[in-house]
Amino acid sequence: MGSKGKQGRERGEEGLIVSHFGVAVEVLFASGERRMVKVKRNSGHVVGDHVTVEGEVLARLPRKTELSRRDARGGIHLVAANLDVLGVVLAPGTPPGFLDRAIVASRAAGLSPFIVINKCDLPEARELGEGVRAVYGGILPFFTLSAATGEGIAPLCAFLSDGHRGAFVGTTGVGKSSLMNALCPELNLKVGELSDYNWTGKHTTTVSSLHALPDGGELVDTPGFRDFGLVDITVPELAVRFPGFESLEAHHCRFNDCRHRQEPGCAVREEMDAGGISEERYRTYLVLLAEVEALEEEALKRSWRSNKEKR
Ligand SMILES: Nc1nc2c(ncn2[C@@H]2O[C@H](COP(=O)(O)OP(=O)(O)OP(=O)(O)O)[C@@H](O)[C@H]2O)c(=O)[nH]1
Ligand SMILES: [Zn+2]
Repeated sequence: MGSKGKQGRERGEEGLIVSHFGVAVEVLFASGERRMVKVKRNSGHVVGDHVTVEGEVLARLPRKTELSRRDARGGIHLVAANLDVLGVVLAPGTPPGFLDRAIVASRAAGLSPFIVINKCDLPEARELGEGVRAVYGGILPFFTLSAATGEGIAPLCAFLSDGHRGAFVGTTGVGKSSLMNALCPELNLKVGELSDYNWTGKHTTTVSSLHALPDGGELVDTPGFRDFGLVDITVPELAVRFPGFESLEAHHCRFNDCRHRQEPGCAVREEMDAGGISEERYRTYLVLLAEVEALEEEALKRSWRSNKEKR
């Protein structure tokens, strides 16, 4: 990215958007200086964007990654740019299938996922952790911890301090705010009061922000993201990025769009017969595949209907 700046095409001082307030962003410059710059409400700038600033004019530099979420009406919103890792947070009660979906969505967005089992001060969480570790422990970075007691936080700090910029996803109540608080003490998020906070109509001031961690690394806190989660995954993404299919170096199936069911020359089925992919993982894949197919079909029908209405 530095080389782009040298082309002289972009003038102004280079900085990083560290907070977004809807109508203004806070930019952090290399000098350490921070400055507020006004933006239009839907200017498309997000936290994590590298920009050049000349007076009140912001120019965005190319993004490495984009993380998006889907709102209650199905609209897609960009949440943050240039993250390299995404922590999928689980606790007792997380619905089955969430972890696989989150991993696939994260990989599809170019972010390396890692797993956090929170609430390990509770026996149910330790049990959950053992089960998850047995399947995913060899595939992804894995942390069992308690945001409440601080147990197990240090290894996660060490991981993030290795130059990573990340965010957390997880269903409501798994402890994402608690975890953010445990990792960046400056933050002081209102744990358990967030839906209240939105409900009272303060949502227009919702701020997303990027925090430097005391030991290194950065975390993005995006209140909206907590409630809604990732965008839907697609069948091709699932077929390539399903956790457990890593032993397939590239896509070696005979058909490019192989869904790994009964297609001839399917590398996934061959790998399963050879013992490289467990039958359990494969069965889980088939269940998720059927779900994603059904969702895609529904979406297709909806768009046909709305096209008909328009005509
Ligand atoms: N026992 C235990 N409870 C925890 C832990 N971490 C969080 N909690 C509790 O779990 C509840 C939810 O925590 P939050 O941090 O608000 O969870 P969240 O994922 O941010 O929730 P949303 O904002 O609704 O998405 C709170 O009552 C916390 O006190 C933990 O490590 N152990
Ligand atoms: Zn296949």
